[in-house]
Amino acid sequence: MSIIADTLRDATAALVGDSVGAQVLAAAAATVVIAAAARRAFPPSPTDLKLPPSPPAWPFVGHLPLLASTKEPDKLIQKLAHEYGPVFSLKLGNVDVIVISNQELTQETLVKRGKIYAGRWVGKALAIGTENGQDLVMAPYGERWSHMRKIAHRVLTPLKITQLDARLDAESLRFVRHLVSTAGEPVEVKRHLMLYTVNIMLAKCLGITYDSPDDPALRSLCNDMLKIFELGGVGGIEDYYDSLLLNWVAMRHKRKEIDAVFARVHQGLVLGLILELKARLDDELAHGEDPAANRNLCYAEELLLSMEKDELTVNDIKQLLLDFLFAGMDTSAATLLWLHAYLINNPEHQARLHAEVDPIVKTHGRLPSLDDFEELPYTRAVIKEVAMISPVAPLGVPRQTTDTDTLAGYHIPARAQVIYNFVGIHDSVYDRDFRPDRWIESNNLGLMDGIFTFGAGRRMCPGVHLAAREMVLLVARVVACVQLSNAKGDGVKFDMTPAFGLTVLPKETVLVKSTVRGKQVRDLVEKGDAALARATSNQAAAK
Ligand code: HEM
Repeated sequence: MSIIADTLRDATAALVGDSVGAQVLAAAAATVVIAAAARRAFPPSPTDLKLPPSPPAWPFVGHLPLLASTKEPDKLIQKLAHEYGPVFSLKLGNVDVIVISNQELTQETLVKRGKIYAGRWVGKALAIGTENGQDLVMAPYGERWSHMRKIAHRVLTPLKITQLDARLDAESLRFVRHLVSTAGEPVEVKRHLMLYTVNIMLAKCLGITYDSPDDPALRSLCNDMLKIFELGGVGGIEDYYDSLLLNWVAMRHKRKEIDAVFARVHQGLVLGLILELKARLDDELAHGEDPAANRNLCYAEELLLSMEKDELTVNDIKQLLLDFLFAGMDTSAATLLWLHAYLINNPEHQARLHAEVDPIVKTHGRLPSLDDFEELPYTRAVIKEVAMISPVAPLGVPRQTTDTDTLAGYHIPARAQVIYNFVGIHDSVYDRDFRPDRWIESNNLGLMDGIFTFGAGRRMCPGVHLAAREMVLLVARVVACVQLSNAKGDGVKFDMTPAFGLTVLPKETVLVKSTVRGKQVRDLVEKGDAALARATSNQAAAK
């Protein structure tokens, strides 16, 4: 639901006509009157449990017009949570939607009764891209999901993730090198943060990277991925009614676009690269060579080598890697973007970060690295605070109930869509002051504990360790090398109003100006170019 607003607006307009006007209002009013009379005539038995409270609904379309009336569904959900409490329900066409907005009920449902809430709600358009949930993110809860999840865990364990450190090293260096070389000039950091996270995911998944955010192939890939989110992540009218006709009408245009992206990205780039890697591995094995002895294998290669033992097909590998690419690019980049804006608006936090990293540079004569991870508590606390206060996917990835349940005295139907309102959940535990020290005081620096930005329970984000490492390294290096300020002028604050989208970003474009923090770091960045060259040659060897 985090991403359904636009389509709902169009869909509702199509359904009820351009003006949601007098006729619909009259029908709604009549329905309310009839329902009230029916309630008086047939009062519910005291043992009948009701659905959680809900705002007044339209006949037939339920709350679709309510959602369609806003461009900011996350704010609407906040407002409704204030009015209707920590669990409320909506009716979207034929689908029951349950919204949960406090920590207690989140723990209760995702952890204690995890199995009932472990399904995933998938719209019809997204089902095409994932070939009906053949991936991990959108897989229905069950054996296949469990199998894919085990494999994802195996390649994303904290220990395994350290094998990616050389790539993170090179890519973070590429990012700070850009800030240092453009010191004093305005830089739109979002594009460079995307290059950072995309390159990390592409290098590890498929063994390729791009040199510039302006590379046409990279731009086309990012556009295609955004298109998939836009078309597939957004629930459409076809998802809320079981109607073949409606499905056909609504999907006619979407289908063409989805098929085109599917052909370019899924079957073209990703499958194409996997098959190239497979041919190369087969050749090496046929010549008695050990591929792992020659180079760091990427995930595609690792999984191709173990596919028989793991009972995976080439298509399974493709779907899993597409998940990693989709789930791991925009999320980490968006969190880092918020972080830049927070640091610029709060120079006192930037100063504390400088104080944390400067001794590393001075004592060891090098830039901070992932070996320093444990010695960077304030850096980790700032990242966790940003992830808590400004979750980039504030309504998470919708779940679906696998069975009926009773929650807080209400009936929860099976196959209901369940939304977790992360901002409301965090507000039920923490104040909204930007106060990273809270995580140090409570000795709770792990991104998995005490916040819900990465979900919780059985389907919690398995990429959290990778996200933590890529964010810590980038932030430590940025603050070691440059002082960040707003390109519009020193001391000018960014407008931190969130703009709802595929991921929630600051409404204002974050244009950053950097000032290099001395000759030593400038020299280190230049010297560090060797690391970038090494990583690139490693990759070339892998091709
Ligand atoms: C700041 C970065 C990230 C954020 C905020 C984030 C957030 C989330 C959220 C909210 C979910 C849904 C969890 C739930 O239903 O309880 C999720 C699932 C998932 N994420 Fe992430 N994620 C991030 C980075 C990553 C990375 C780097 C990867 C991959 C390497 C990744 C892979 C996945 C996968 C595969 C799932 C589906 C898990 C399942 O359904 O079993 N994520 N993520």
